[in-house]
This record gives sequence, structure tokens and C-alpha cells, in this order.
Amino acid sequence: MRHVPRKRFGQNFLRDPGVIQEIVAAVGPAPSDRLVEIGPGEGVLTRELLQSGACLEAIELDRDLVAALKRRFAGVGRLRIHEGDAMKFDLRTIATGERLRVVGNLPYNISTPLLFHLFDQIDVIEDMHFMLQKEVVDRLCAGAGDDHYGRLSVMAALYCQAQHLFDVGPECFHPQPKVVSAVVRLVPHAVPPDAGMVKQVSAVVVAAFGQRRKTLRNALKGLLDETAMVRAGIDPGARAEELSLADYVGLSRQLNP
Ligand SMILES: C[S@@+](CC[C@H](N)C(=O)[O-])C[C@H]1O[C@@H](n2cnc3c(N)ncnc32)[C@H](O)[C@@H]1O
Repeated sequence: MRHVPRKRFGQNFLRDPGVIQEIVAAVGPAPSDRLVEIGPGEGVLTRELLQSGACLEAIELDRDLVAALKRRFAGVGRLRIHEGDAMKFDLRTIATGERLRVVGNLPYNISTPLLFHLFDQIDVIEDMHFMLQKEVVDRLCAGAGDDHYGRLSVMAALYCQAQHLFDVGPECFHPQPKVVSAVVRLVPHAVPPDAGMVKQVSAVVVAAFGQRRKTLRNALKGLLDETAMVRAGIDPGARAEELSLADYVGLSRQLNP
């Protein structure tokens, strides 16, 4: 019986073979790779990724799809299917030595918290290729002064380099999403940021973009005084969207530990 797409699980299944091939070509899986696919759905990407000979761990929340995947890929020893929530999944439990290459046409309703969950485990990740809402990809790739620049842009830049690869129209999915999608590549920096620094940058970024129309002098009140901002080389009259990642790191160093 054909699966009826569930909106609450963000199910928009890829139907365009050309797009599936483009994603797999962008990932370029090698037989020695350890792949993780988030939300394999009916397995259209899974199937193509497995063609490379790589091992693949798939994490799927929908138990009906898990059952269908187990039937479809019965006997494929290189595939392990985990039934569960990717937001709670600890990649360290499956990262034995080599780092993981994470792939997925992600459920759009949870994409931002899911990205933060993955950033928390960046030390075991080699790279990530995701289909997301184009707007989220634009935010991931935006730099200071760009229209889409915000909290996600700064935090993503702290962990990795983001590259927009290509856009995908709604007609390539079933059911069709209301928005345009895009594929992004995220490559973690060679040295992951330490937890203390992440916490401090996050505190400054949340406060700054929480009141993005205000000057930093006002938005960061209670967190940093003007003297500390000047010490970090930042104009207290500037606004959140004008500051680069380096500026935020500089400001966060002025916080009391
Ligand atoms: C956009 S669909 C993509 C399906 C398939 N990869 C494709 O391209 O056709 C998102 C998939 O993620 C699954 N999903 C939703 N929330 C999830 C979660 N928290 N953890 C793991 N999988 C989830 C959905 O059930 C669905 O299969």
C-alpha cells in the first residue's frame, strides 16, 4: 500500500530523478565513507547513496516508513535503519573512528533546531549535505550586511563553511511544498569551536539579534557595557546585522567567564 504523506513529519518526498542524482553527485560518496541519512522516507536517496558501496546509517521517525524501508532493503548489510528522532540521536554512538558524512532531505518543520543539534556534535562530522527550505539555506550562507543575515548565519559560521549548491522547485516533490528548496554543503572547520566559546558567542548573538533594530548599546544592555564594546573594537552605535563572526567572537571575549 502506498504511504500517505504525513504533514506533521514534514514529509515532502523527492520525485525528480535528476535532482536525486544531483544530490548524490554533490555528496560524491566513496566506498570507505560512513554515511548518515536523516529522514530517508521511502528510500529514494538511500538507494542511490548505497550504490557507492558506502555504509549508511539511516534515522527515520515514521514507524510505517521504517517498516517499509526494512522490507525494501532487506538483506543489505551496509544499511542500518534506526527508528527514532534525529533531534535526539547521538551520532557519537555510531561514530567509531572515521567521521560521519551526514545527508538528508530534511523535514523543514524542524530544520533549524536539527541543525543546532548537529552543530553540537560537529567533532564527529566530516561534512553535511542537506535539502532545506531555500530561505534557510540563504540564512546559512549569509554574511554581515546581507538580507538574510541573522543568528543562524553567525552560529553556523562558527562551526562550518556553508555553500549554496543549487535550488530545487516545488514541482520536484510530492506533495509539493509551498516554498522553493535548496541544497547546501556544510563543511566543519578543521578545529571545532570549544563549548565555552559557543556559549558566550550564542549569548551575545541572541541578545543582539533579539532586538536587531536597536543599536548594540541598547540591545546588549545588561550583558556588555560600552567600554567593553569599544575594547573589542566595536562601535556601540552599530546594529547586529553589521557585525561579522570575528566581531561577535571579539565581543564574547569581553563577557565575564
Ligand atoms: C522531506 S521528507 C524526505 C524523505 C526522503 N528522504 C525523500 O527525499 O523523499 C523528511 C523525512 O524525515 C522524516 N522525519 C521527520 N521528522 C523526523 C525526525 N525528527 N527524525 C528523523 N526523521 C524525521 C520524515 O518522516 C520523512 O521521511
